[in-house]
Amino acid sequence: MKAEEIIQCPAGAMFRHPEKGLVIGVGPFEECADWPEGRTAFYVNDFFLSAAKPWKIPSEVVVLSESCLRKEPLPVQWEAPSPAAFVQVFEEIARELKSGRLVKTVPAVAEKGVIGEGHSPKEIVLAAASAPDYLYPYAFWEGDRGICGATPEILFRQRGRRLETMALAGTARPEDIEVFRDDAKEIHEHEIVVRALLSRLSPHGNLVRAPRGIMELGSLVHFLTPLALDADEDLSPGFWLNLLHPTPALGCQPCTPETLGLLKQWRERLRCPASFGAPFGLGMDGEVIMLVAIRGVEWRGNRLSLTAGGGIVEASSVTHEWREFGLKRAAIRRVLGLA
Ligand SMILES: C=C(O[C@@H]1C=C(C(=O)O)C=C[C@H]1O)C(=O)O
Repeated sequence: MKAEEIIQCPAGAMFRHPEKGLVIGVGPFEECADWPEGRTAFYVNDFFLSAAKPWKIPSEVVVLSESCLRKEPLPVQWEAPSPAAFVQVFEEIARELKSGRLVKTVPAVAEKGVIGEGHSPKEIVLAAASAPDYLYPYAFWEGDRGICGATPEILFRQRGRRLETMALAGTARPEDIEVFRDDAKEIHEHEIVVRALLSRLSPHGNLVRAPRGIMELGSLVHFLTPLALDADEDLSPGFWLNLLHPTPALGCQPCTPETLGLLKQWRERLRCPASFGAPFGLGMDGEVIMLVAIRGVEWRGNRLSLTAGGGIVEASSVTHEWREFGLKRAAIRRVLGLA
């Protein structure tokens, strides 16, 4: 199979494994509720984990070592998102933060677009597959719907009792890196995520936290803290997923049915699709890598949603956040070759 042929499949999945190469699943898929250990399968769900059978076993698996470049940018007619809707949601969030009911939440704004005549959204899959090495490209499509992106964030990587995860939160432009390093508000935002991971994982084994570092992504930089757990027991990927998702990098702190309900409402008002920030995974050869599905698009027919969000804490400013969301959307357009 040639890279270009991937997108001819009516249903398919793509995951660029950091060591194995580009893993392509050709549909139709058999679906199941639990990780089908021993088979290669993709995990596809929405942010609120509403799929009953999120594991998708492809009829055929192809691993490609070549990268598949698509050189021409895909023409898209974009419709700018509404600043007024964002300002209103931000004010409501600010009230919750001030009252102390909420410490952090992560709204996300979608920009809508229509793909130019004669093009298919599946062309985005080829561009994503050739994203820079520090990103994890992913995609899943069935019929006229699909998702595709290239994320820097993993929810966890698990083999047996060994689990690796990360806190990735706090954002700046590369030209501001020296100030960012000591920015108390960004560090605070980041450490909320680190603390949540520490408290959720430490009851389950020996947990080691690496020092906070910086992940450089070309047009954006983030704080990154890697964590590794040697678990006391053999627990399933489903267990780790329910424990970790959503971390406060994409969800909220505290994370309760009430705060998640508020987040759901805010996301919907900002036209954010349910797939944004969901876990997206690959289970292969006894190992599971679960990504955080951000830095991507969702499509239905020729209509695209391109979504980006960011953490809001009490010290956040509406102008600064609006600009950060815009920078993230621009980074997505660049990586996915969207004009
Ligand atoms: C929400 C997004 O990114 C997440 C939020 C970040 C932040 O608040 O600084 C940084 C990285 C991601 O964990 C996104 O890219 O849309």
